[in-house]
Amino acid sequence: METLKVDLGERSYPIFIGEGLLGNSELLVPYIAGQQVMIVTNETVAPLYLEQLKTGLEGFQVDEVILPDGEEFKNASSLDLIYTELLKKRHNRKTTLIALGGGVVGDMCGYAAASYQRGVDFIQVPTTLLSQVDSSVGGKTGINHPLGKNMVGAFHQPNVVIADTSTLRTLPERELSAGIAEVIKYGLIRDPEFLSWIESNIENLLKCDSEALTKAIFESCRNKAEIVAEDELESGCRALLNLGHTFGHAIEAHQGYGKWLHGEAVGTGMVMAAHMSRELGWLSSDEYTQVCSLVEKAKLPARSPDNMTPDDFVEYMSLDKKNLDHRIRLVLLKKLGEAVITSDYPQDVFMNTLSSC
Ligand SMILES: NC(=O)c1ccc[n+]([C@@H]2O[C@H](COP(=O)([O-])OP(=O)(O)OC[C@H]3O[C@@H](n4cnc5c(N)ncnc54)[C@H](O)[C@@H]3O)[C@@H](O)[C@H]2O)c1
Ligand SMILES: O=C(O)C(=O)C[C@@H](O)[C@H](O)[C@H](O)COP(=O)(O)O
Ligand SMILES: [Zn+2]
Repeated sequence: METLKVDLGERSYPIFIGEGLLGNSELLVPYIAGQQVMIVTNETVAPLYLEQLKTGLEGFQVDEVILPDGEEFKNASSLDLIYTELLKKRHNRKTTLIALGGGVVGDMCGYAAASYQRGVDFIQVPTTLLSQVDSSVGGKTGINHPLGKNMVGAFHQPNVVIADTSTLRTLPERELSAGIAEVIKYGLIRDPEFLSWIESNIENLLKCDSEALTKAIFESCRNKAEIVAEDELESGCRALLNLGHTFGHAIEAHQGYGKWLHGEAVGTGMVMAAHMSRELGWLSSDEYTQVCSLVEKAKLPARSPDNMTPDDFVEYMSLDKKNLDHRIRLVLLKKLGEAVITSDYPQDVFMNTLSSC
């Protein structure tokens, strides 16, 4: 088992990464303060892993809420199902919520924990590659709004993250690729050495090679933990984790949540960011092609949806949370392995990218 730490002073927490961690009470119990636990999961993950998780929770009052599966259910109605179950089972302020599932479950469970009785503890048990490399770490929680992704939420850090890599064996191939998008992101924004490793190991990742996956999860979480420790509330460098997301979130919302997976939209978004970086003279044509080729090798879409116009993009992007003074702020690439956030670019370059990609 590998261990990392998210260093946030008194609110620091560990990330455990390894095979067969689910149901290991030694990793769970020290992070549960009271006697009550509410497991939040969904109808796909529950039959696979709920019983295994429960074996690590003997002696606690363990309740569960099983949500419908899908990005289209990352909304206030699902949140309400969690609150209702917590109230029905008389959960008090000492309760601990446990998110068992992918990023959708994790984001909603985290937000329920941030808001239930003004804030209770929670634990992340991520079961998708995307959630193990990204969403379970860092405390961004929330739900979608029809007009924009993750528009309602809170920063609320978990007590511990337990990433059991054996759960990835049941993950559909399309979801594995979606997770690889966020792995590529870390290489592109701040870790050229990791980027080269990803390029050499993309086939191993796609065939679910356990050593390659563990390395990808460890390096991704290490990068994310460093950024979160430096800028927990996104007043500076944390925004770089949004590479590809300003374009990608527009795609997800415009297409209807769930049609494009988050990681797929981020894959295309990173190509769009790389295209614009080339147009600004920051990336060479070869480097732009390198980004496109990696995204394609990861079996991710590299072109935006045919039914989406530049104006559609602008409409959704103008609501992005990073924007300041009505200017769309974008994460772009100064070079491969170094990103910047900027709203200082010529409008025609931006519009050209929206119409060319
Ligand atoms: N909070 C953050 O920092 C952060 C970071 C990145 C993404 N996100 C959010 O995460 C969400 C995407 O997460 P995701 O990609 O995990 O999607 P997801 O949660 O929808 O999970 C993908 C699919 O895999 C299924 N599944 C989960 N674990 C499985 C397993 N082990 N075996 C088989 N099937 C399994 C799920 O039921 C679902 O159908 C988006 O809403 C995105 O906005 C949040
Ligand atoms: O943790 C972060 O910070 C990220 O931006 C990680 C992203 O991969 C993730 O998709 C996040 O949910 C996006 O956040 P948002 O604030 O742009 O909604
Ligand atoms: Zn993301």
